[in-house]
Amino acid sequence: MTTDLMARDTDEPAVAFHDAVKAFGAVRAVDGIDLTVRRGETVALLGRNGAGKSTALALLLGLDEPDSGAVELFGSAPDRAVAAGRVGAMLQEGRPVPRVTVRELVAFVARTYPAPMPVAEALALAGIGGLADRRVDRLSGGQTQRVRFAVALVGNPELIVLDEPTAALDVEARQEFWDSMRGYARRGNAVLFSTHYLEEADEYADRIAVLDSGRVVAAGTSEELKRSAGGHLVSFDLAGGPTEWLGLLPGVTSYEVRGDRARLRTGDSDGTVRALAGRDAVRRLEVTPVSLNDAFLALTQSPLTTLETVR
Ligand SMILES: Nc1ncnc2c1ncn2[C@@H]1O[C@H](COP(=O)(O)OP(=O)(O)OP(=O)(O)O)[C@@H](O)[C@H]1O
Repeated sequence: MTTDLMARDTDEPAVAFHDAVKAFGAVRAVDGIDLTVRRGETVALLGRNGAGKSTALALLLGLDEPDSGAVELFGSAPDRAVAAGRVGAMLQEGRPVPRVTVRELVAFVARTYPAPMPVAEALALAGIGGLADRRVDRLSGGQTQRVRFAVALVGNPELIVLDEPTAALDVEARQEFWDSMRGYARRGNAVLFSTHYLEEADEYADRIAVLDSGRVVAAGTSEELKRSAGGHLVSFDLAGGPTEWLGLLPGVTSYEVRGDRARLRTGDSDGTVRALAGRDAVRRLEVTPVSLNDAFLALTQSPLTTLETVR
């Protein structure tokens, strides 16, 4: 107990993965992850289906053990931090318990924690104060998700871990959910959430870790990710000309040709445009900053053809 209290005063990060590996047979679901989440920080784990997000979160919560490397919460083993009530989690599974009310369910969970917050406060933070007397098995998907959020919050954790918390929510419910989450983060708590949604990572995380095939392929603010994926897209009409030279232009890191339109990803848009002008290849020229979507696609080695989705 004394050690736990002391740990609260140190600068240990909330979450630390040290070269963590977890394989299922031949699949290295988590393949050497190094990642830190500081106290008070909100971090998104962004990746496609099967990137390893859920496995990483399972290691983090002590639900599974790494084959090698280590995962620490507040400087100690995950199960210790979980048992001390310092971590709240909202995972993908979980059906509502039949018949009990929202208040009864959250109060029940509160009693399992050493220092819970008042039930009314957890309900208010999760934005469901008005649903306290409703049965949990008679709520909409969005309301159920918020009940699960209240359950994760009521232990008054310093870190909350959310595995795709807004999957299956409509746009409005998603917005409301994140407003609640921000209220919790503003109290100085750490949040780690996984998501497929670039916009969500961009809007709600202080930092984003992009996961691909079990590895963190990039981590930083959304601005840093955009920069690291090559600053701009330059597009123009080829007018039937050849294409071999496109990849040789200054700054160009990749390109694609669709129909008669060439799209170049470049880290030096001025240099690229000057070179194009020198070749008189500026028909319908457009220069746009790389979106987070482009950055994500570049980082996860998606085929260049998917650049077509870019506006
Ligand atoms: N218990 C398991 N047994 C075998 N393979 C597993 C197991 N759990 C995960 N995997 C495999 O590990 C890889 C990573 O899965 P994981 O669920 O961590 O990805 P994810 O990024 O969370 O995906 P999603 O976004 O679809 O939830 C996948 O190839 C998956 O099939």
